[in-house]
Amino acid sequence: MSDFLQIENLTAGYNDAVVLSDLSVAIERGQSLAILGRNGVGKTTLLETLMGNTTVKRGRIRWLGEDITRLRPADRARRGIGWVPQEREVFPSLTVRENLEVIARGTHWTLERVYGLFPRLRERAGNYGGQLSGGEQQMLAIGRALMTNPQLLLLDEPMEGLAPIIVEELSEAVRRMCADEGLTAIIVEQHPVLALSMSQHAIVLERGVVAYAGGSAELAADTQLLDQLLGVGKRAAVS
Ligand SMILES: Nc1ncnc2c1ncn2[C@@H]1O[C@H](COP(=O)(O)OP(=O)(O)OP(=O)(O)O)[C@@H](O)[C@H]1O
Repeated sequence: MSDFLQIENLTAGYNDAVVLSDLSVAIERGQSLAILGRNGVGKTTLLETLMGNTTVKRGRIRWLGEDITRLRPADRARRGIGWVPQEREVFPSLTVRENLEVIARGTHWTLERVYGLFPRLRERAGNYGGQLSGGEQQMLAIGRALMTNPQLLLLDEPMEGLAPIIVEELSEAVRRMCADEGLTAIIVEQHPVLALSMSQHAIVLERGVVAYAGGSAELAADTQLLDQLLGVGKRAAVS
């Protein structure tokens, strides 16, 4: 059994509203997970729950062998869970360099290392966060999360609203980050083929429960199943 991340029989939501019901998933180190599902099924809520921002009614989350179900978000971050929110949240009035430096913790994640992963950020080092394109902001948001030295990175729809060429650049950087730096990612993404190409395992949520769990490559190859689960198989097959 994995001692990296285990979610066991988790029931969680917002105050009295239950969104996730009796959900169990285990992740091994280096085995990134795609979370797929139609709108409103609880994908973001699962990430928020891993980060400690929801109400957990039942079940538990074990991280590196420790029960973190009741830990505050900041303590989870300190233990190596990094969060890249959908809103990106870069400081608009700080430069790219400053955005990275204010969060640096003196780990092996230096400016140079982040620039190595995202050469565009080096070119933009002196530009303010508010002057960046959507794709550059997303790169900076990931770079900021890396500066906290995470072992697990939670990515909430990182490609949303980005041009195809930027999506390609960013998804390649995420793949490289996982392969070369030993990071594990959990990726919520609307485009299943893309999410599956960045992960080893996948779950599909339906109204807060796991409707499918399996290998990403297997699911990507099964257009009939993709269509049945997400209504996208035929479109995915031709795109
Ligand atoms: N802060 C909140 N307070 C109360 N309910 C919420 C909150 N955030 C989300 N919800 C509800 O929880 C349910 C699941 O939402 P969630 O955002 O997790 O779904 P999702 O699968 O990520 O959807 P999408 O793909 O549209 O982003 C929805 O019914 C939503 O209205």
